[in-house]
Amino acid sequence: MTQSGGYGTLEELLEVITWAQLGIHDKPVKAHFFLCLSKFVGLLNVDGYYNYLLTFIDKAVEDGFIKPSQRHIIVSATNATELFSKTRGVRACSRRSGGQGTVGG
Ligand SMILES: C/C(=C\CNc1ncnc2c1ncn2[C@@H]1O[C@H](COP(=O)(O)O)[C@@H](O)[C@H]1O)CO
Repeated sequence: MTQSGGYGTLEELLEVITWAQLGIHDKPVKAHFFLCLSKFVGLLNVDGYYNYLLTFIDKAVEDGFIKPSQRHIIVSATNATELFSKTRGVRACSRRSGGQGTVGG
């Protein structure tokens, strides 16, 4: 799960999205700041912080640079409750799941 952030956060967000796209983290992986979800990356879009990024990504889909099926890698919500609800049932990384991943670093 990605919270609001600057260049470092954006870099990590896009990196984990590309890993999902490539199937690299089809299983839980360790990633700082992220709750790693198999095939999904949770985006906590508080106060519409990521609206412009999501709009840009939609344009990239429209222009043919991102496949529509891969648009769905990003699961966004404006609050944590909604985000966890949207991703319910999706296997998540956590220290309890065998230490392969971390929550919040
Ligand atoms: C080599 C890789 C990434 C390099 N970037 C960072 N690696 C570790 N920690 C980082 C990186 N960029 C920023 N940080 C820390 O995260 C916090 C948030 O940064 P932001 O720029 O405000 O989003 C900040 O405290 C930085 O110290 C491989 O992926």
